[in-house]
Amino acid sequence: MATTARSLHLPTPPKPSNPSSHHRLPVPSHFRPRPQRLVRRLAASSSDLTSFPDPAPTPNGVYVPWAAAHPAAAAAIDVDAATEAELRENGFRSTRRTKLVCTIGPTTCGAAELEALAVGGMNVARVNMCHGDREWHRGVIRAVRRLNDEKGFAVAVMMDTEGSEIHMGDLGGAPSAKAEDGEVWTFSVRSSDTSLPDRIIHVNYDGFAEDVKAGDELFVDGGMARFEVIEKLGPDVKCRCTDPGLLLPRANLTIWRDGSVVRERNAMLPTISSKDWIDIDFGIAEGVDFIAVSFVKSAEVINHLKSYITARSRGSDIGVIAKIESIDALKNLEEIIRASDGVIVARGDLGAQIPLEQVPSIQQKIVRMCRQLNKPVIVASQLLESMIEYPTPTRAEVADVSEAVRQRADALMLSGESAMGRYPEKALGVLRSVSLRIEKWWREEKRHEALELQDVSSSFSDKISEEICNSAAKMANNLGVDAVFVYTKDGHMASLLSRCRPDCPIFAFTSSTSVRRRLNLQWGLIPFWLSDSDDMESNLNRTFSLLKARGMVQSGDLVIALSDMLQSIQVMNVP
Ligand SMILES: Nc1ncnc2c1ncn2[C@@H]1O[C@H](COP(=O)(O)OP(=O)(O)O)[C@@H](O)[C@H]1O
Ligand SMILES: C=C(OP(=O)(O)O)C(=O)O
Ligand SMILES: [K+]
Ligand SMILES: [Mg+2]
Repeated sequence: MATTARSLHLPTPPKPSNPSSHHRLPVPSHFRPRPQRLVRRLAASSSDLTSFPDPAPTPNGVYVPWAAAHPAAAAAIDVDAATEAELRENGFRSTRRTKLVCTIGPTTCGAAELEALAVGGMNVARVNMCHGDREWHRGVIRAVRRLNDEKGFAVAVMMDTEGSEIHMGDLGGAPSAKAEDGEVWTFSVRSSDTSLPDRIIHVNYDGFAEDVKAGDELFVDGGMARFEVIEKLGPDVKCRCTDPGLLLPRANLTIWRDGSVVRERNAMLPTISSKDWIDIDFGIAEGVDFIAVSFVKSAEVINHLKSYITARSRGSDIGVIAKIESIDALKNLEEIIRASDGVIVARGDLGAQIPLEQVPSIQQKIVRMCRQLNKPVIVASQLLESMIEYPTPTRAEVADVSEAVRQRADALMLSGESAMGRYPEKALGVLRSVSLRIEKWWREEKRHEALELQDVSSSFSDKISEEICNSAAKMANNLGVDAVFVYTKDGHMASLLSRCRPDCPIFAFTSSTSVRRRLNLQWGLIPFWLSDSDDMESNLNRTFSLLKARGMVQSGDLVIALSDMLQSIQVMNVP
């Protein structure tokens, strides 16, 4: 396994002032865990909770997750192994708030590579159904689950649909093809199972030859290469290369006429194609946490998919993420965001459909709207594009990542950088370090923005939760508390807190493993799994004991604790 990440080498945990007291924490009697509750869950006695020493790094320096070293206590509380290492290394005021999504592809689908990404801070693994076959996707999804089960991570899985986009074929198995200035290439809708002769490209959409006209421009991958249509010959469209570039297998195609995207028959294609529905069934069966829908045009398709998932998978809760990557999506932006469980600013295709210079302001608009409507938002595509080939990003890329972090997007996403690039771990490391630095800068400068959060609640009870969260976040900033603890059944109260973007981290405790994985996508939340209890006092006692035993909180730390069951708020020092 690659062990480049610093967090692999477990730092010495913070030393208690009296080292001998480390194993006998002075827990006041009213905070002592209730044995009858704990005994159900723990093989160890309640007093043992306070005496789990930290695992030593093994001789080769590889970090042994605490949960693996202490399976008994881990049965009561569980946190992502990577987050735990980060918490101990940086202290919890400096944990990373911005979440990281990595697209998995040929360079990262192996168990060791996936583990290296998880150690490096990957919160969500994305598989793109445009590429690879179902067996390959199944292998990746199961490998992530295995990593979670065996190594103590809680990486969520996102499946991204292919959608009805127009794209080129597989280039007959070639890794790429170079189009030179002035060359004439044929784009054909003739089906072909065999490799095509040189300079003939297969197009997946039958209406292609009908949609284009001589004089149209054809953009490959949003402008990585460009052609002009010179003539149509039945199913073949002859084009002259006007901007040379590299053609990659299954590269996306957009047709432009008189300065805007052509929307002819292709606009009638369904958002979710028949192949997508099969992929969605597959995703439901494999238990993915999120399904991202490509080229969403309206809220209707999101609602439809959500009902389908509810009918198909009783009890499971798969988040439906809307990808904003077309002009239609921009027209119906607010209703799409309201209908979805989260959004991707899919700048790759978006930048192929609208003038590039409009992308930054639209990104900011979408990020703000998602925050207002309390939906997690992911900024995606080309964040570190040069790192597909080079070990260092460009300064401009670092500035772009910084801007997304500064906008306080929930998450950043790697595509080619982690799917097929040469430096996936390094790219993730850049996202991690830039996020940490910009978040710290923001706190140091006390850049509390004046963003007025509008009311998002749909019922009076929701309104109470929302007010509690708004007040808790404000109190947390004004009092300089170390953390907000939120006990949440369905994750809603945790997301309302995240929406306030407080200065301190939010520890979210839930007894649902799927809620825990889904909270991974939201800004500033550190999701914990905690065995079930409706009794707040017992929850607090157990949490303090368990977290103290793991060196994750210390006596005297100031916390605000919220519960969605009780709709309560308390301020207290860790005993
Ligand atoms: N499962 C996969 N198998 C092979 N290649 C992949 C896979 N996933 C991603 N890739 C590669 O990574 C690139 C970037 O990924 P992504 O942005 O998700 O796709 P696209 O470029 O099609 O929008 C793809 O163009 C493709 O070359
Ligand atoms: C994230 C995007 O979608 P995909 O990678 O599936 O094209 C995008 O277009 O930016
Ligand atoms: K896709
Ligand atoms: Mg796209």
